[in-house]
Amino acid sequence: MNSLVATSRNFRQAARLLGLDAKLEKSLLIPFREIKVECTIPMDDGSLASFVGFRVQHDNARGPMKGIRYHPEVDLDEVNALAQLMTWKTAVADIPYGGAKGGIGCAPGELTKSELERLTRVFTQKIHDLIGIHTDVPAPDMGTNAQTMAWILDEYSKFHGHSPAVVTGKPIDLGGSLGRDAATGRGVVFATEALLAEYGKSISGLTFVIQGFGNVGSWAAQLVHERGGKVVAIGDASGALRNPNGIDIPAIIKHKGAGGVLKDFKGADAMDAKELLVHECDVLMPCALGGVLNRENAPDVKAKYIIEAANHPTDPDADEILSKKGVVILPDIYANAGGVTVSYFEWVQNIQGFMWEEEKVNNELQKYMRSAFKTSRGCAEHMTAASGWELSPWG
Ligand SMILES: NC(=O)C1=CN([C@@H]2O[C@H](COP(=O)(O)OP(=O)(O)OC[C@H]3O[C@@H](n4cnc5c(N)ncnc54)[C@H](O)[C@@H]3O)[C@@H](O)[C@H]2O)C=CC1
Ligand SMILES: O=C(O)CCC(=O)C(=O)O
Repeated sequence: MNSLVATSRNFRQAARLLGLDAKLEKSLLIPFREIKVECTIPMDDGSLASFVGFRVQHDNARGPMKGIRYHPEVDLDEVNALAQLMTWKTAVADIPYGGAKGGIGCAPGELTKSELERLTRVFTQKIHDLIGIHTDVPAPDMGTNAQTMAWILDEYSKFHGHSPAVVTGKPIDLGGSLGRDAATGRGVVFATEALLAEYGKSISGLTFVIQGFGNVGSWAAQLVHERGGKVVAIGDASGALRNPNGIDIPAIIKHKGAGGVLKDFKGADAMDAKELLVHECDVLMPCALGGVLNRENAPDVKAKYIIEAANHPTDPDADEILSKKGVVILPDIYANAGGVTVSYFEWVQNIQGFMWEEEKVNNELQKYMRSAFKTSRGCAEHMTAASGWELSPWG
């Protein structure tokens, strides 16, 4: 299902349950501004290549808009859907931000570092007058990282003067926050703990399957492993691996850190990547692409809990099938909100000209995640009672 159709469908359903005025519902669905720009750069071999970049600013009613994704499937609908999700996410996290998302349709793994730098700088030149410390603050998402943010910051600063708070998720030496790199995965784990506690369970002793081993997936896997969870299967774009006794996550991180590819790791058996999401486990964490759980594979999912660490991994058809099966789904706009929450802490530190210790960042993140869980839980209960649903959104 098209990602924008899916996220809008979810929003409409929530709006109706809340009894939102139809005009307000419409106004909240229409983005504040959509930007589409041509980015032509010289490649290392001297040829020219053209890419399309997008920035969708969805809503700024609660504060500055807030990720930038590099992926071949990036298009206006995808960026729109992700921007919309940011608006709901920053509200759920209760941080003073609105929602935005940017993206460039490109395969970052096929570009050299210097080509990526030129592409990022050209994109920034095209959008610099539409972003800003108090208007729209980009951050890393799929295919982008602290280096990408450093290029945006440098290019932006050529036009507007040194402005560290214009991007978050940047390198520590340039004003980045301690703890931001791990924040989304750490937030996912805090969210998982909050959910499991409702069922009298904890991470220790449960089995986990994780799709995606980039920023979010690798940190989530590491923190689950540290807490005694057993990661029995894991996958990324290269393939998937399983080990019923639990995969040695620190060893796989070391293997990848030394330039290895996940599928070549020797401490686990190769498996069909299509089987990953339906592999036997207690907790499934999709940490990669959107729409991976759909009407084709949802009936075969064995997990009891799904933690939406990726943005919109479950399409509405799958949501319905999984809920009917009694699977508990922790939604993306809460589960992965740890990243933007620590982005907010970074922005606050930049504006104050002050740096927090990592312990403070992690403690504050835990407080925000716990508080958002409590509020969302209350809201879900209220809506369940009001709607007369037989199944609570919590299973
Ligand atoms: N980086 C952040 O702070 C946040 C990221 N997210 C979401 O989390 C998800 C992952 O983001 P990051 O970890 O930052 O991206 P990343 O670029 O660091 O890693 C992406 C991972 O997904 C894997 N992947 C790509 N295509 C795949 C496929 N077809 N099958 C299996 N795996 C595949 C890649 O191999 C890689 O391991 C995305 O949905 C993103 O929107 C959400 C909130 C914040
Ligand atoms: O850190 C941020 O501002 C944005 C993180 C992000 O891309 C997301 O939550 O989807």
